[in-house]
Amino acid sequence: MSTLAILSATFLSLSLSLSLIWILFRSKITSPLTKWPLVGHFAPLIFSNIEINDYAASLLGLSGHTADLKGPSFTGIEFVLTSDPENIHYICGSNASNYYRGEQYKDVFEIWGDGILVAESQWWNGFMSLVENATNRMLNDGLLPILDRAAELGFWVDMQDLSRRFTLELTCKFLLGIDLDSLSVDLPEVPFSKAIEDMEEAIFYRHLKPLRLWKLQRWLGIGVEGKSTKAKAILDEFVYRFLQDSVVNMLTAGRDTTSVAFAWFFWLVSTHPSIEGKLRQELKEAFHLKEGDKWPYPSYQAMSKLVYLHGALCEALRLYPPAPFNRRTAIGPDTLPSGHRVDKGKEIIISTYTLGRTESVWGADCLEFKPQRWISDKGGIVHVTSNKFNAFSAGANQCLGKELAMLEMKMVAAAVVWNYHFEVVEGHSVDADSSIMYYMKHGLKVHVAKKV
Ligand code: HEM
Repeated sequence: MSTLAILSATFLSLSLSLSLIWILFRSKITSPLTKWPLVGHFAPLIFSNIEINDYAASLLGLSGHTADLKGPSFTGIEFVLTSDPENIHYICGSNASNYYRGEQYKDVFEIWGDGILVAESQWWNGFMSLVENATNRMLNDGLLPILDRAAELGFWVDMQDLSRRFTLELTCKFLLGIDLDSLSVDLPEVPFSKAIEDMEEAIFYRHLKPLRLWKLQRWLGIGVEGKSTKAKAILDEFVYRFLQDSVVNMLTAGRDTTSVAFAWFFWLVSTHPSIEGKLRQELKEAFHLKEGDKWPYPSYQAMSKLVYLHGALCEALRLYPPAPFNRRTAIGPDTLPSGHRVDKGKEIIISTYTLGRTESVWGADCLEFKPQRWISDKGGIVHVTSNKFNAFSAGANQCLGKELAMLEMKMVAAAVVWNYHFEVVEGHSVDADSSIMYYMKHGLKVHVAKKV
């Protein structure tokens, strides 16, 4: 058979298979759990315009909260999708040591470089336990094996050099959240470390030389000043890379998540007038306000009085989590509490969006916006464990900005709700966009009415 004939036959059979899948799918003979030839479990995503998080929710609803999924056969995509609170507790908490963000995570989130959002563990929260963990890990994986080897083989080591490597690694871990890998047995040269020493040397000689002389040497690029100029370039590059990664990470962590939460919160409030009324009533009572009074710009401490607002924000985060899913990779083989087997390297996607809409977790009214569910009979805040309310994730990589975000949202939401009423523009459709953030596809267009 000629190449052309083979190509035509392949094309024809591919078109036939895809058409068949399309016809069956349109005629609704299929469920999200159906695994199709060629496209695996992804037929609904390919052949209908279902939003990906709604697809995950319907699929998990049918499969008992956890499903083993395969993408189109030629892609090699395979992962476990879960919204089972027991699994989430297990993966992020009790057996978290077997799960990490993984190599693929780094590739996928390449734009975040080596910043904290892709770093493997938390380095900021709980300073003392961090010092303990980091120091012990560096002793165990770095310094002690080098000394063991020196003792076994009988060669000498430079303790000043080793100590310098040790403290550099520890400082980089605290300050930047990164490993330089300079404490391995082959003791690799670390250009960044050498650069610091070259600059220190130049600074020392500047104390002894006339100003004009060292400036001339620097201009000519000779001697220790020449070395120092080169060293500065190395340091600048290092710091630039760190800052760039760090800024992109913090912008994503702080800007995108909180802005998404605001958009859904304001949409929910504008479409639930009775809840808007209760929010305003709470503000009146908490800050002794009457209709038409100017906003008093209360202190951040005073925000803790706003229990109903807290509930409304948590509801918005439950129903519309800014990060609708999260990803982990199994380090070793394991069995999840749901009974699903995961092999080494298996990807697990936690659907936070589905979890917030799961009847067995939130009750029959799980799809309703009910701030009251976060308020106890005594009027206090109901605290929900992170395996049930996962908007800020759980375990070692949970959100470090949670308190900051909640405070920021309360301060802004309270001031906006007191000063204005929003009316969604007629005909404006509020749909989710396809992104790692739960953005609104067309934004939130509102008419603004002043209340004050
Ligand atoms: C409504 C607002 C926010 C939501 C819903 C949110 C959600 C999350 C989630 C789900 C993660 C975990 C990612 C993972 O498990 O891989 C995370 C991590 C993180 N968040 Fe937030 N976040 C919010 C606001 C903020 C703010 C305002 C900041 C700080 C400016 C921040 C800083 C961070 C950092 C540094 C991490 C990484 C923690 C680590 O890996 O050790 N977040 N956030």
